[in-house]
Amino acid sequence: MQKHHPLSNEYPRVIRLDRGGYTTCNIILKGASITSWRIEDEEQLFLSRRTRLDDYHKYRGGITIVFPHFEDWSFGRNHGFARDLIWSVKDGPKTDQYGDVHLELSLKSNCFTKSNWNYDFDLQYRIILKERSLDLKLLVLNLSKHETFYFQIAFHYHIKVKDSNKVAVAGVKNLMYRDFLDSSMELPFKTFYNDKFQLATPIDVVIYNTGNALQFISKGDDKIIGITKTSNMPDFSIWSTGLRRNLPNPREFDADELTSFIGTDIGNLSKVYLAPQSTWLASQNIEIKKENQTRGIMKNFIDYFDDIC
Ligand SMILES: O=P(O)(O)OC[C@H]1O[C@@H](O)[C@H](O)[C@@H](O)[C@@H]1O
Repeated sequence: MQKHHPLSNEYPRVIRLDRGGYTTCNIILKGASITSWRIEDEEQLFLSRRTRLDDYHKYRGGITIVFPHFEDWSFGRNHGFARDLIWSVKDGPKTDQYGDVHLELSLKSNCFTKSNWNYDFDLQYRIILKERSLDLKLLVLNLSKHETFYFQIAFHYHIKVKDSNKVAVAGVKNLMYRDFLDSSMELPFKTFYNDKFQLATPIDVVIYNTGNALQFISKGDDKIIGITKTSNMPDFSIWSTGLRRNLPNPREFDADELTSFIGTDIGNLSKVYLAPQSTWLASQNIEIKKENQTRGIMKNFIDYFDDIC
């Protein structure tokens, strides 16, 4: 257990998980933000060069947590306060018998959170760095003896890709979605009729009630990003930079960075009600495979001709 005091300047602000073989993960306690995840020295997360990694600015990159509110909020900042506040270390980093590295963090209600959202909670976060994946677990505790509260929660990912316009999402057939950039849309919901959905930026969609596995197939760098999750995290947004709605402004990026990430939120974007003295637990695993490592598994016979004809 690392010793620290929340008001001391001496406790570590950045924690590095190191699995050996140049597989590492950096977590900044502000927002429990995973700002870097390298597999065999190759960076998997996008972090804009223009991001100021101090306690006051929003980080444009990495993986942060949306809690307790998704999107605009009359009581506080966009996507809630969990990504803005300083978390504390509960346990770790520790290496287990398989060589995986564990870290547990926690964010508890305090005067500031109560000025935005007047509830007693403890949000606990366990990160496990594995060989080619990250296991992310969230536990929400309602510490109140009397009051039920509700929240929205998601992992807010910026996944690094070579070209976001060469990325498809697989596993969406028959799912309902909303396209926030389609002004011609008469009905609020649309349906995907194919299993794959090709991204084209700018994009701002939310897909509802997804299954427990999703895949981003990134042709630009031959990567498959697989996400598996518990069923209580059914919703899934995909977004890019752009000058529409509340998309991140292109000025937050260098010119060569505009299409080098996929923005995605995966979580529960409807309301989760939590009774007093009870808990809510969810997890996700994000795994990166190189296309040549997965060909035999992921592709059927016809798909082998994709690149040829
Ligand atoms: O700029 P932020 O607060 O990180 O949000 C980025 C994106 O977050 C997503 O969750 C929203 O669906 C997008 O509309 C939004 O643009």
